[in-house]
Amino acid sequence: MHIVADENIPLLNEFFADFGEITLVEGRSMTAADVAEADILLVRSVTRVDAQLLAGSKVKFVGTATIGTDHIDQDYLQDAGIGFKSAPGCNAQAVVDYVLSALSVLVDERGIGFTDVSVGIVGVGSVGLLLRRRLEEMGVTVLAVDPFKDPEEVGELVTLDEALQADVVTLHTPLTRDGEHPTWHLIDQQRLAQMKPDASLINAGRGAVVDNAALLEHMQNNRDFEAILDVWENEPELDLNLMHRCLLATPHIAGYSLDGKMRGTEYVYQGLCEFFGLPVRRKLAQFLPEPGVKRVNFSDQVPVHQALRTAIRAAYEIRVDDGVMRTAMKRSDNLKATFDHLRKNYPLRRDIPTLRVGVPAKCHDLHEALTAAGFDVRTK
Ligand SMILES: NC(=O)c1ccc[n+]([C@@H]2O[C@H](COP(=O)([O-])OP(=O)(O)OC[C@H]3O[C@@H](n4cnc5c(N)ncnc54)[C@H](O)[C@@H]3O)[C@@H](O)[C@H]2O)c1
Ligand SMILES: O=C(O)[C@H](O)[C@H](O)COP(=O)(O)O
Repeated sequence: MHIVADENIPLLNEFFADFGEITLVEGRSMTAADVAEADILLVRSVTRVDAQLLAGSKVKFVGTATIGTDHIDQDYLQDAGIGFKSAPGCNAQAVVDYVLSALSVLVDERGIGFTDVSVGIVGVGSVGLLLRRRLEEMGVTVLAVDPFKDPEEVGELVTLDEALQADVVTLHTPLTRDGEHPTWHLIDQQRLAQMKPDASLINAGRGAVVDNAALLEHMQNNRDFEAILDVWENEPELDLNLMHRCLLATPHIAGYSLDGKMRGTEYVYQGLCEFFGLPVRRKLAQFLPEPGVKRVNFSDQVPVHQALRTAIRAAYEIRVDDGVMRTAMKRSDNLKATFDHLRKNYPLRRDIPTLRVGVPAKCHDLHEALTAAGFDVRTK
């Protein structure tokens, strides 16, 4: 069989070489000519997969190594009898780590602790629910909203109006344009006006869930309002004025841990095996390397809040990604290419649970707080 794959999918040979020859293609510029002779198409979020790409091709199966599926015309795939698999939850942990790192910066800016803020979570799926569990175990007040979920499964839910009253609102919905509760421009001028004037908005879902022009205008009129954006309306195009006004800005890398990306490949491989009725022979654990940073130790002298933010930032330091993006954009004469270059050349990062943290046996509060945040805590 012939596989055409986005060149940015990791472990392609390790997982898929047994299926046939693999041709690598640049995802964003993939054309119908690239896929015409393919039996299997493997993409990431930057390839629009629809009739225009696939009509007349031999493709029997499409896999996307991503959580998001707004780039896939699933109705077309179904009508055309083409198999499909995405990678639900593959990088949920990485996005949670991103939000925890962002929160650590926000609370530092305000000279307060994690438990002094309330967090509104919009969308309580893989990412939102994991985030909710971590935050609540850390003692943070969560106001969660999800019109499609049952509180018996995801915990107490509030209305969007109520969630928007939180100190920090973080968005984890898919991008949808129709249905009962579409998310396109869910956060618009009116909703921004409902938020506290000194609130913070985090978007690590999809750019167009926020009306970016309205957000910039809102921040120009409310100097204490902060935004942390990983995703941008119309990316890889970017409104530089919006980026400059953001407290933290990153190039759609919230889910880009090595674990998250490789897990995405594994989930698609499993879907492909199922589709062709073949046994699953490969497992991610065969290929994941040892973490670069393996252990952080704390003494009994460190306050819990300080240990938490140190450990979170040892695992993932959002300010580095923010700094790299600002510098690259400042020097760039092609913003779209720079945005994609930053993503393609993203440095190695591991999920929080891969970091072992040593704490003295008598420091029960410290043990509890770090465990709540997801670390592999050991007493020493
Ligand atoms: N920035 C990144 O790198 C990155 C990484 C992973 C995922 N994502 C994005 O984050 C989104 C969420 O990821 P997930 O794994 O949690 O997806 P998910 O499908 O598991 O959960 C999404 C949740 O949003 C809810 N939802 C839908 N419409 C809503 C609305 N109008 N209001 C409130 N809730 C609504 C759904 O009911 C669902 O529970 C993905 O669709 C993807 O687009 C971004
Ligand atoms: O939906 C997802 O899983 C994420 O947004 C993913 O990290 C996007 O990465 P990309 O496919 O653009 O490389």
